[in-house]
Amino acid sequence: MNTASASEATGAESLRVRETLQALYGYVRPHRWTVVLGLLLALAGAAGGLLQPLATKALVDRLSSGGTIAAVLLALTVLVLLSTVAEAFGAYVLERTAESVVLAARRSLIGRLLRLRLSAVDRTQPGDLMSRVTSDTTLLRAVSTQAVVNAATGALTLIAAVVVMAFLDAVLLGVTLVVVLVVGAGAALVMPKIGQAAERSQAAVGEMSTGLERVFGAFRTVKASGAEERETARVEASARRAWRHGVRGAKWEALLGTADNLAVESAFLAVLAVGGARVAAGDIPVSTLIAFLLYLFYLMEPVYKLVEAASAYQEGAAAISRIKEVDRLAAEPPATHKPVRTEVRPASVRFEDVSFRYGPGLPYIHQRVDFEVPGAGMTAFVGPSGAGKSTVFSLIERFYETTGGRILVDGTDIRQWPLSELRSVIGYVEQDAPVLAGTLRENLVHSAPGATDEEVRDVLARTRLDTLVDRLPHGLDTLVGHRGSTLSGGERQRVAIARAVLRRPRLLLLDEATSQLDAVNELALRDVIAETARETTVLVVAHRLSTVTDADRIVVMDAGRVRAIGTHEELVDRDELYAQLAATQLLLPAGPSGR
Ligand SMILES: Nc1ncnc2c1ncn2[C@@H]1O[C@H](COP(=O)(O)OP(=O)(O)OP(=O)(O)O)[C@@H](O)[C@H]1O
Repeated sequence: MNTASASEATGAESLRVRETLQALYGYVRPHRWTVVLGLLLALAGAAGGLLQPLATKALVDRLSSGGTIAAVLLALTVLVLLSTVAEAFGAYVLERTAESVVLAARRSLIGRLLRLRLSAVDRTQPGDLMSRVTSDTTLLRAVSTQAVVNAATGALTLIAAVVVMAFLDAVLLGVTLVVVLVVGAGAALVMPKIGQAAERSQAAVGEMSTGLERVFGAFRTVKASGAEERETARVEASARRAWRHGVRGAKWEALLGTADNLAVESAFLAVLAVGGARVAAGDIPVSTLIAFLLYLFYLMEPVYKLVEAASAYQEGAAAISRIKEVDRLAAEPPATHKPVRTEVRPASVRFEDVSFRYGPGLPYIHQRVDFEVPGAGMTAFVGPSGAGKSTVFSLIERFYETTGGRILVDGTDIRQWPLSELRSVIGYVEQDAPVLAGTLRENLVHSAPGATDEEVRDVLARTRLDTLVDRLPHGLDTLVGHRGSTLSGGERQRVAIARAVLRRPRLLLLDEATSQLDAVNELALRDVIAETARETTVLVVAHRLSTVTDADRIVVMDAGRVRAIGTHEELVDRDELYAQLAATQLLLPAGPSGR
């Protein structure tokens, strides 16, 4: 490594250390007084330990001078008891605080994850994001409290022991310090390797979650493709990588533990040799040597604590860096208040020269898209696949920000709307009509938590879900499985539409929502949508002729541009692409069940 890159690396490293310590302080700050209490209790325990060799020295001195030892023995027993109780209570206080730190980190991560912008989520793996909440946060447990206390008590007791040892015999202290410095140097070399192994191991755990999420996201396809073994091998490879890095970390930790023991034991031999010679020469009494040796063994504890703290810090730093990565992902601002609906009129929508691309360097999906939709009525968007129709909806919902131009809802730029208020006026049915795990009722009232039973019953009848509910073993309280897997495709679509309608939106966005419906249900839903369009602005990405013939206006899109706007009759005559689409694609029902 050349000098420049070495200094760069050191700079990055120290920046990372500062950031990590800042983040760590952020986690510990709300619990600082509890940590201080834990620290004081640990110090009380350590002080008890520190006094024990002195009491032993007094005991030996008394014995050699022929005095009684009962009082010293009693004092020693009380000291042992008190320091044990203080240590045990201190440990409980710290463990409890550690759990609170993990909870706080999880709560903040969960809140953050749900506010992430879609553009950020598009570039990450949900499984990996999940593992940061479930797995990485647990590593904060040790570093946030026990390591802080270990570092503080370790350093303080180390200093206290060194002072007392200096007072006992400076020469023997010199011998000891050489050994302690050797341990320190060895530890400093090994520490980053533990951190590195921990970070790689956590990344592999993230990959494992990503792999599993990928499989369960397309479970039937994986089985139908006979891909179980390949997918198992993929996830197993991540599990093995996590194991490999975990073992590597354990190896360094074990080495550190042994080096630390070995060093103190060699110091013991060195002190015994030098101290023995000094006792023989009459420089120090034998009780001083005994006390010094006891302190030497006592020193093992603070050294061990410092090593433990440093190794917990390395693991914690790896977790903190992964948790902080989530903070760097773009997120939407938190809602400042619950949206209150004062306006009930159907919303108007206007696109003014809107350009958009999903990311820098990616192709433009919208190029100067311009159209106006007055309040109420149904507007259909048609065009070849990939023309940018669904993207219109994503932009209205502000899932993504426009690259140029502006979008107005009710005449106001959507960037001026508080986000939660904007979304509260919109009902949105996605292309694949997702249904969430839970009961049917939970799914229906998901976007309208305040809906009454009466309203739910009404929407069930309108979307023809009432017969399904009657058939289900627990009616509305029947569980629908992961992603609604126990419902049929058409039922899922009807649930998604019912959910959006129940919200009583001022603007309803339907993305090919009827593609899997049979003729009877489609007819019923056409009525629901037509009825909704009387009091709501309905925008629909249409793939069926019936939808476009019902529409008040049709926007024909092609390659990110608006080609033409008009009614079915007007466009059939006027627009070649539309005429072609109407004659081919739109004439055919899009869903397999309708064919
Ligand atoms: N999150 C995304 N990141 C990058 N590109 C995207 C993303 N979503 C969509 N695209 C691209 O944007 C283009 C337009 O997609 P869009 O879903 O708006 O098309 P569409 O007209 O609704 O098509 P279809 O009728 O097939 O649903 C497509 O080429 C697609 O590959």
